[in-house]
Amino acid sequence: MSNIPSSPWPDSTLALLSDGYEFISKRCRRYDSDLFETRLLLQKVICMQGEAAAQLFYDNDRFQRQGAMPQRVIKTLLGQGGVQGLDGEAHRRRKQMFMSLMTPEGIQDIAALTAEHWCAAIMTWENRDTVVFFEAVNDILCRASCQWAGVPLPESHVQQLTKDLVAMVEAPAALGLRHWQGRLARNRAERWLAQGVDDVRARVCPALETSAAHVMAWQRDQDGELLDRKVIAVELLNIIRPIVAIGRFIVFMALALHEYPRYRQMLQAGSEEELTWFVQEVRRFYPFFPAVAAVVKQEFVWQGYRFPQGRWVLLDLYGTDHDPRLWEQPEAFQPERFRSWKGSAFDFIPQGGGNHHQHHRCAGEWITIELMKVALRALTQEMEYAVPSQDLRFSLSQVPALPKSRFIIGNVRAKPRASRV
Ligand code: HEM
Repeated sequence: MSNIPSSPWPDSTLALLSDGYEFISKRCRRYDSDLFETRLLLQKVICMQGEAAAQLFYDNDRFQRQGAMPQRVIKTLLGQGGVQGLDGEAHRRRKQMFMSLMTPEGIQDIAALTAEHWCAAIMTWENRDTVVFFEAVNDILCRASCQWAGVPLPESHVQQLTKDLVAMVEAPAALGLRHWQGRLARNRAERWLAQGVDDVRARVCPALETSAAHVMAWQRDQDGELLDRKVIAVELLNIIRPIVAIGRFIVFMALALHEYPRYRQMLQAGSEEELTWFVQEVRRFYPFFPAVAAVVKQEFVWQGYRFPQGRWVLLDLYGTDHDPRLWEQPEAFQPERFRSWKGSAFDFIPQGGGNHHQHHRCAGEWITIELMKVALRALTQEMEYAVPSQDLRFSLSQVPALPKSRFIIGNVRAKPRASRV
């Protein structure tokens, strides 16, 4: 049995804060190993990266999710009692509820709704000198996600809800005020959605039968009981919040179009395949979630290393998507690389790995790809815009990352329909 390489420091939390997305890969390089052991938040943890590590991490017999998430993540990003913390049969049932929404028709509906909101938004941007693209895209996605999920959203509530959803995503890694704003945002949104669940159940506000609000309001657990209204609020937020979070990838996509303009022409002609490669490369190349967490169920040995029961384990998503053994020139932005990607469930994992139905892999990955394609069509085929001088840098130590200026655009013009390719 070999010893897992371990950090000489008693705790690496400060190093995690400064290295951010590169925390695990830097140390894996340093120890010339796919895994190492350290302490984070004073707790022992094994950090791993790469395709084989991802395959191991998604073995449901060896890892569980219960107890894997720190309270600061539960109280802001995830909420209490949601699908992310479930295991076994409880997870399978709950995940099935999410996946039942991800039908080709369901995905087509949200894509069409979002495209309509893009169209309306572009017209309003024409009347403004500049638009902060991050905020404007979040607004589009918030409206579309609530409409699709069957959650009535009064106009007066759009701005507050959008801000709250962004705050939840920014809070887990934040310190001080920004962290507490995320907790308040979650409490406010959960209260509002739980009230909405009562309305659906009382048929005061009937939701479309295929909508998330309807499906979740009438979902039963293993014992045949309706789900708790607070848990449904958490799960509805597990739909609405991440749809709005796609706005970060869309901002990075606009940045990619700006920094690699040679792709613009190709995308204007826009074959479905080429749009998909571009979207996939944005998801691989730019940072979003750095890692996912689990706990060892029962002691086992892997590649000669002992994983003791109860040990906290982190799988590096960003590092695996930039692993030079898997990706040639991983630090180059090359959408064409997806021409020959074999479609492994464990080498390209910006939204987790494994199987969408059986594992904790992101339930909304297909929606993410479709809504990014809607945005890419809008950016390349439906509008013209200028990118004024601004600070477009982003830092890999800031989680979640975003260009400093949040991407400002100006001189927006809708392309006349006839000139659209
Ligand atoms: C910005 C785009 C998104 C990113 C980067 C992202 C990322 C992730 C990641 C890393 C996980 C955890 C995987 C794991 O634990 O192994 C996850 C899980 C999840 N995501 Fe996403 N996601 C995105 C969009 C979405 C969308 C649009 C939805 C819903 C419409 C969604 C719903 C979920 C749900 C329900 C889970 C929990 C799945 C489970 O525990 O079984 N996500 N996502």
